[in-house]
Amino acid sequence: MTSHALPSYLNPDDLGPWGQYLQQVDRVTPHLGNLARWVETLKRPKRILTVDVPIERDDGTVAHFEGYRVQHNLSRGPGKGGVRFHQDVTLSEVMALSAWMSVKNAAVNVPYGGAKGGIRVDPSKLSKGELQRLTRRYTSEISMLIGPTKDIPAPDVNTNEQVMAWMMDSYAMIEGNLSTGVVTGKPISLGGSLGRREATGRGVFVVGQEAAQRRGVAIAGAKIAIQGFGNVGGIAATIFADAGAKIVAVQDHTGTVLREGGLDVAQLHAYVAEAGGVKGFPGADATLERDAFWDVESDILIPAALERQITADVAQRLRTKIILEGANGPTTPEADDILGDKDVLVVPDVLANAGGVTVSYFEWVQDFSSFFWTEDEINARLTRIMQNAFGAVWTVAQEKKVSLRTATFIVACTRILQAREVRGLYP
Ligand SMILES: NC(=O)C1=CN([C@@H]2O[C@H](COP(=O)(O)OP(=O)(O)OC[C@H]3O[C@@H](n4cnc5c(N)ncnc54)[C@H](O)[C@@H]3O)[C@@H](O)[C@H]2O)C=CC1
Ligand SMILES: O=C(O)CCC(=O)C(=O)O
Repeated sequence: MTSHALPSYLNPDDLGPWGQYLQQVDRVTPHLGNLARWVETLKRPKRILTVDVPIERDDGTVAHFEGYRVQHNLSRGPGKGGVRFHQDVTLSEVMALSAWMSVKNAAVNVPYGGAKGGIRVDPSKLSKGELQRLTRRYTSEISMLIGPTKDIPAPDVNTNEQVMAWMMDSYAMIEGNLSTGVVTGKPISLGGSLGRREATGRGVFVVGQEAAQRRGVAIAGAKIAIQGFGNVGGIAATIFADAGAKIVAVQDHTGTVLREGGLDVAQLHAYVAEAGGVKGFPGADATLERDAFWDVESDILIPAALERQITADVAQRLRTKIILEGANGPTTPEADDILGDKDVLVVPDVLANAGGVTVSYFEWVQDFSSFFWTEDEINARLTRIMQNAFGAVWTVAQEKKVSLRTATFIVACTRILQAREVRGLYP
């Protein structure tokens, strides 16, 4: 007897990120052969934890925030994936982000399942003390799920090395041991890895080089537009600019700045550190209305902010040759189809932004062995893994005549479901 009745918390008509992920799974299913009988596994997160996170505000009042940790799939190893603090975090979003982690970790073949966490909060409205109390309470509430061999969080939107240090310390207080391996993306002084802060942007650059070479685009002189100037977009901007590309437009949550001849990325970083965003940058030729960002002509577009930015309407308007998805889930399935018809090469999130988790894996390995590598070693290994993953996906895409997204899902879901099958279901 089989039952495919959905658990009550899963909406098959979800119109948010989870629904977007389900459509991506439907596209890979015909390519999974006999493993397709296991595909339902991918459509149901293994574990979902929703937590209430109360904190005492500086003014003495008590505030409550909703937090989540979702472990999507653990067939290939412990859960792994970041923690997001953002006012728009929803369970649908965290479920999708955890599922994309399963696919990403399998695509670059690091020995992890997929997980993700988040709190619905605008951290810019909290003092540093409130942020620390929020992080510590959240860690305590999810402590039964996480651990160095169970589930290992890391930074995502609006979380950073300091937040990871507080998470590690809170967990260590509960466990009574050092526990550096419980989170990655930590400060170097606390078992963090050289190169982790830059790793996602560097990985975007490595796959960007591979894609550009196959599309006959020279990186030197290429026009690049970037949405998001944080950890991923900001570092990618620096590395591409250092390689001779022109960063012609940058958009963040404060505004959009433009310079035909290329923005001075170092000056833009210095300005953002002071001003809190790109709006008002004096080194720009012009500023744009938010929506006009998508009309800027470029050779390479890097969405590096949030999900569902490239909709069907945006895809129709885009004038670019290559999209490197630094963000998770920036392109809807309808937009994917339009971009395919327009022959725009989309390097999907689950491949393009996998550099971060790859160096997180290096950090975890270094913490276990208490033996730390040089930055050159880390960058060389990262580059090799990203190039090999891109090459394998490219070959599948050519053979099966599918998009790079579906090809990445073919490679990754095959690995996940093979592990699921060989483990078996019986006690
Ligand atoms: N940090 C990491 O290692 C990894 C992050 N990612 C993904 O990359 C994306 C960005 O993450 P991070 O750079 O870490 O976050 P971050 O918090 O460092 O930066 C986020 C950036 O997005 C901008 N932004 C926010 N809302 C926006 C909006 N509505 N329009 C335009 N820009 C907006 C912010 O101003 C900021 O510049 C997310 O999708 C994240 O899941 C993916 C892999 C690893
Ligand atoms: O470094 C990690 O463990 C995960 C980073 C992350 O959240 C992501 O790749 O989306």
